[in-house]
Amino acid sequence: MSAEPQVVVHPGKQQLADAVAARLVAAAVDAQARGGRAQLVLTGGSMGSAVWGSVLQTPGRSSVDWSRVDLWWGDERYLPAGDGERNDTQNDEAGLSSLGLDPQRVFRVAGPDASDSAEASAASYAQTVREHGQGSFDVVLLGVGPDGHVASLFPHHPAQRTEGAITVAVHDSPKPPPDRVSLTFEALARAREVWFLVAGDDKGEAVAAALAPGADRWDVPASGVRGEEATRWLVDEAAASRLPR
Ligand SMILES: O=C1O[C@H](COP(=O)(O)O)[C@@H](O)[C@H](O)[C@H]1O
Repeated sequence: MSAEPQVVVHPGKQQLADAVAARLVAAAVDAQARGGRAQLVLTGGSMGSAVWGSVLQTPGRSSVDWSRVDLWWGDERYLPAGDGERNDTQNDEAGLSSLGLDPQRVFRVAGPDASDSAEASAASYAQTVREHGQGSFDVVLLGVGPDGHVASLFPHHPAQRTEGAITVAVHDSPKPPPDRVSLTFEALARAREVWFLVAGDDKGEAVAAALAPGADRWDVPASGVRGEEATRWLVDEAAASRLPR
């Protein structure tokens, strides 16, 4: 089962980040009320980090037991731990590290300081998902590049075509750095809800292309991920500017 996309437009990037933070807090509370640990998949990029600053300002954040939140990443740049270009470092610096998470339940992708290759890192991350995941994620957050990429699945890149696997090593990424590790389309879709977070005029064409009827994920990877119960496009007015009215 996969849910049709729904679009929610916010006035600007800050309002979008604040609204996503409020939704995320509510989703984590709901997941914990269902009896499990909340399973959230994070994204890098501009919106992926903006959200964590807003979570810190959201009064309801104290309703979440952050020690019972499991964090994953949809993709990671294959760089050493702590590198400023890694998605997890950027999320940490934006506020993630202040939330009181259990470090054992923050599942980071190994970089070259802790693995022999992007392939080895991808294999080890897939094993971690099998061991510590709960079968599906509660919320998958995805930024979208101006080229329509999500996670590290880029237009016309062979890594997109990975089947029967949770993760893939990505080389020759058109966006630096060239080496990355990504969840596959199959893994990203094992989610109760998928939320695309998109702000800025430079993303307008990608948003319109991803939501166009008949969009092909080979051309526009963002068109290829849907949640089981909800697929939310949470965008600002600039990113929504090319959508048909
Ligand atoms: O490289 C990446 O880019 C995207 C989007 O980044 P943005 O700065 O254009 O918002 C991001 O979602 C992805 O996780 C990341 O690795």
